[in-house]
Amino acid sequence: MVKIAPSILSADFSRLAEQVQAVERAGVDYLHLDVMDGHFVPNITFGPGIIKSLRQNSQLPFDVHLMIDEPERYLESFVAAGADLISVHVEACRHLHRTLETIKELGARPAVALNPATPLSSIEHVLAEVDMVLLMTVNPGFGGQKFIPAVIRKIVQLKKMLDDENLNIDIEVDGGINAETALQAVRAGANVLVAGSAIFGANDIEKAVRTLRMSVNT
Ligand SMILES: O=C(CO)[C@H](O)[C@H](O)COP(=O)(O)O
Ligand SMILES: [Fe+2]
Repeated sequence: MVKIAPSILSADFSRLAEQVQAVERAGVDYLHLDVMDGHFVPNITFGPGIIKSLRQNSQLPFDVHLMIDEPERYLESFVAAGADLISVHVEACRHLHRTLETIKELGARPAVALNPATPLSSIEHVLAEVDMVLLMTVNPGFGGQKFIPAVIRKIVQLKKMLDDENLNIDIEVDGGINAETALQAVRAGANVLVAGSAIFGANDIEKAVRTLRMSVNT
């Protein structure tokens, strides 16, 4: 079953709780929260404070995507704020294995994220430690970018790597996901779809979630 994780990056931040409740009513699986620090990526978004406030307004599992340098410095704050799943970028961690262990010790589910240019060989040594691999399908930093088709091959390769090792790990794709690219990603082996602009950029949020779900159930 494919899971849908709306990214609030394209939501109306003045009506955040209301918009989160709309995706929750539409039956999504996760809420995807993009944390950016202006160092690892050129953009700055929000931190644990906003996540803590949203936690009071939503029952959804929080899928926190940390696009920050040295994420290990902030893991405790994000878990305390209500993160259920935490993705750290392999490019941002000096000691990736240790960082993933810390996420587990703090009681959250660990995931590792890769930029489009980063090879799968960089995460081979941690596959047994994670619940999910997040493959960026755009260069991280902004919502509303175009899906990079070359990542499809990487999704296929990752799925094969996991199957060969008998590892039952989710493959999440993030960036430029819409009804068309979602189907390509799912056919390649992805089973968690992040969508920001395709959901929060739509006039009818609940209809946009239904459209995305139907596009991969054909
Ligand atoms: O991590 C991200 C950007 O770095 C976002 O999750 C992603 O871009 C979602 O937005 P959209 O669906 O509009 O591409
Ligand atoms: Fe993201």
